Amino acid sequence: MSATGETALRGQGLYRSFQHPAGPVSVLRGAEVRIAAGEFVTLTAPSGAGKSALLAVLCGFDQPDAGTVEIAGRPVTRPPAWRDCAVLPQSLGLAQELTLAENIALPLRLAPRDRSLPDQDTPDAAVAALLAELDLDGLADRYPHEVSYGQQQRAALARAVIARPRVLLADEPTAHLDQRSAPLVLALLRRRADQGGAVLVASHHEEVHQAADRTLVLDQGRVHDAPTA
Ligand SMILES: Nc1ncnc2c1ncn2[C@@H]1O[C@H](COP(=O)(O)OP(=O)(O)OP(=O)(O)O)[C@@H](O)[C@H]1O
Repeated sequence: MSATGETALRGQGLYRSFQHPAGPVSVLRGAEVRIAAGEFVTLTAPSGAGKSALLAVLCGFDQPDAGTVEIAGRPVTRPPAWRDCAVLPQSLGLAQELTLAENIALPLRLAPRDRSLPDQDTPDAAVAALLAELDLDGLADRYPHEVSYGQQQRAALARAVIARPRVLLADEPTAHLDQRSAPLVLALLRRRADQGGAVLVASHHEEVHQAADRTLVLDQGRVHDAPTA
C-alpha cells in the first residue's frame, strides 16, 4: 500500500433519497467516506443498497440532500474537473460517434491545460499505451458498437485514468470481463493508486476486494470498514 495519508476524497454526513410513487427511497443516511491519496479501496454491499448512488454523489454527478464532498480539501465541483475526479459508471458512457481512441483521448482534449501526462508522453502515445495495457490493441479505430461490451468497458476505464485524476471511482469495472482481462484492470487500478491517485471501486467480486488495500461496506445508508479476516 502506498497511501500518503493525505486525504484525497472526503464525504461527510451524506444523505440522499429518491422520490418514488410508493414513497421515498432513502439510500444514504449519514454516510462518511475518507480515501487517502495512494489508496485502492473497494466498496461492497448487496445489490440495490446504494453503491452507485454513493459514487455519483462522491464525484459531483449527483447532489446529496445533505452533507459535503471535498476533493483535495476543496468542495467537489458539479460536474467535476477530469483532473479532480473521473468515474467509470456501470453504463460506461462512451460517446458512440467517437472511436475508442477518440473516446480515451477525450479528457486530454477537454482539459488540455489541466492534464499531467509525463513529459515524454503525447496524447497519442498515452492512448496507445493504455490500449496495449488493456489488451485493446488493434481496436483503436473501432466505434463502441463494433467491439464487445467487455472491450467497451476497458476503453471506458482507459478514458477515466488517462488524465490521471486525483480520485478515480469505478462501478463494477470487472463485471463483464474474463479471467484474462480482469487482472489487467486490477493492475491498472493499482498503478493509479501507486501514482498517488485515490481509487474507490464498487464491486461484487471477491478478487477485486482481495486486490485492494481495504474494503468498505455500505449498510443501511452508512459506510463501515469491512471486518478483517
Ligand atoms: N432515480 C431513482 N429513483 C428512485 N429510486 C432510485 C433511483 N436511483 C436509484 N434508486 C434506488 O436506490 C437504491 C440504490 O440504487 P443503486 O443503483 O445505488 O444500488 P447499487 O448498490 O449500486 O446496486 P447494484 O449492485 O445492483 O448496482 C435502489 O433501491 C434503487 O432502486
